[in-house]
Amino acid sequence: MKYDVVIVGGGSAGCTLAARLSEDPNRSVLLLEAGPDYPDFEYLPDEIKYGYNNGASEIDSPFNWSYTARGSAQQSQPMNIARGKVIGGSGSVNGQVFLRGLPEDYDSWAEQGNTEWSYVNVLPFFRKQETDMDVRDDFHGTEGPIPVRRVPRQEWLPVYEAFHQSTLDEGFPYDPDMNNPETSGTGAVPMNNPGNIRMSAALSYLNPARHRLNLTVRGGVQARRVVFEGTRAVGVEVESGRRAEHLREMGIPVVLDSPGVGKNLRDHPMALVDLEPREGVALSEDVPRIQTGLRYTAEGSHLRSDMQITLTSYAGVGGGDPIAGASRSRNGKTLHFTVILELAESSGELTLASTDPAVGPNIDYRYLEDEFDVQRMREAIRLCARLAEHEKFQPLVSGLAAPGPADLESDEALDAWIHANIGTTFHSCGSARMGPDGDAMAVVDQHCRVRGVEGLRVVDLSVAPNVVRATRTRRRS
Ligand SMILES: Cc1cc2nc3c(=O)[nH]c(=O)nc-3n(C[C@H](O)[C@H](O)[C@H](O)COP(=O)(O)OP(=O)(O)OC[C@H]3O[C@@H](n4cnc5c(N)ncnc54)[C@H](O)[C@@H]3O)c2cc1C
Repeated sequence: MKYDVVIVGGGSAGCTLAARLSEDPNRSVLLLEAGPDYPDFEYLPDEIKYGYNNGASEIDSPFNWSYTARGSAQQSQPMNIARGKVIGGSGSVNGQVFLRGLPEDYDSWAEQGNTEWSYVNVLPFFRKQETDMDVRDDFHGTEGPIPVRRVPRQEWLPVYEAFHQSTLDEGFPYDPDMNNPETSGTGAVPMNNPGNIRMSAALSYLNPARHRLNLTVRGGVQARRVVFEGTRAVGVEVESGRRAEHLREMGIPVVLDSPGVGKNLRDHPMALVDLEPREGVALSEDVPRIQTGLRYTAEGSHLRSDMQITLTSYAGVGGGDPIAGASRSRNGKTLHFTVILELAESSGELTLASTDPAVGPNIDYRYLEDEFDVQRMREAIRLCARLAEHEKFQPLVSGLAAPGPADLESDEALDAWIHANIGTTFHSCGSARMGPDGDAMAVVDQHCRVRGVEGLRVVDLSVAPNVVRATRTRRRS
């Protein structure tokens, strides 16, 4: 079959792209997704449909690629890396925190030669993609496909109220809108899950476009390789259903030597500071597991709002932390601070483990290699320990479950704990970085075209030069 555009991967980016490109009836678009497709909302499995359910990112979920990675050299066990394997991709299994980066993040990409990506250039797209149900101003959209809301303060569970009050009393300002360019301080977290429905790009972008005659969506189809004629991409070879043994290759022919591929792997490293909830304390069951958050600038940091702390609580179905991974659940009842390093100095590398595309890659995050990263995490964890002692938390928690008193005794002990317990918020990016002519490590140009070949683009977060100080779904659409 011939199509004008073939999109490999029906995730957050792929669904959005398919919907936008097929707006032109003269362009035929094929979207291929390795995981299952669910065209009918009625048949969407609960763990994908409902935002408070984290079952889809559990290690043994059929909707999870379940990769492993190395976080730091000091870790004895590999980290579990969830990625969505279903229409909507990771956006169908994620935590629905809907945060933008800071203007400085996008402006720094523009300064690196990607002028189209400055804050003023991306802002119209942020507005276009959302309908913010709470904030009406020049920075927010009112007609976009993704609905965004915050849990109103009167509905916060007592643990979230305690978080908010304790951070205010630590001296952080109230932040009425975490998606405002000036954002800083403590407030309600914007989420794309009104009515508790996880509004992935599959629901918000793809489904309304499915009726188009020029758009074809195929689930359960895994692309095996891009087919080239010389250096021009002309097609995609796929495997449907069971992988055919005879398709195995012993080597991959090199079409282009692009030294930046796989380098510059960026992420938001995080650590969970576990609280011991008292008997009978209300934790999130069928309400958002993240309701309040804090953004602040670390002591002595030149990077504004480079730290984020959210409180997560859960009990009941699909146990797990929506942004820090279901596999962290402890007996299905948990309360913790999720401490996130929003702009790390350290970066890692992604390499192939096999020529077989069905085998996951080697993911080596190399978190905390830069001392500044360790210092900021240490400071944030000590802040959490102080917050836990606040009078509002006293009736709700009996203390910290981890790190323990011995870990907090000295900086050396705490650093060792951080290295051993560092985790991910699943916001990997940067491994096919964009950049201008003359930037040898740039894999794509700022229009996502792969340098050195024709007819091939990478349209996902791997093109971002770095993470932004936010969660990661937000893309230009
Ligand atoms: C557990 C978890 C929690 C998260 N929480 C948040 C959050 O709260 N807020 C937020 O903003 N972000 C969050 N994120 C991150 C966010 O969801 C991702 O950054 C975003 O979805 C990535 O979009 P993408 O299109 O680049 O990739 P994906 O959405 O992962 O899409 C890639 C798609 O490609 C498919 N695919 C891969 N290989 C092939 C192949 N060879 N052939 C065919 N199809 C293929 C995959 O199955 C997948 O559907 C979270 C992520 C995870 C995993």
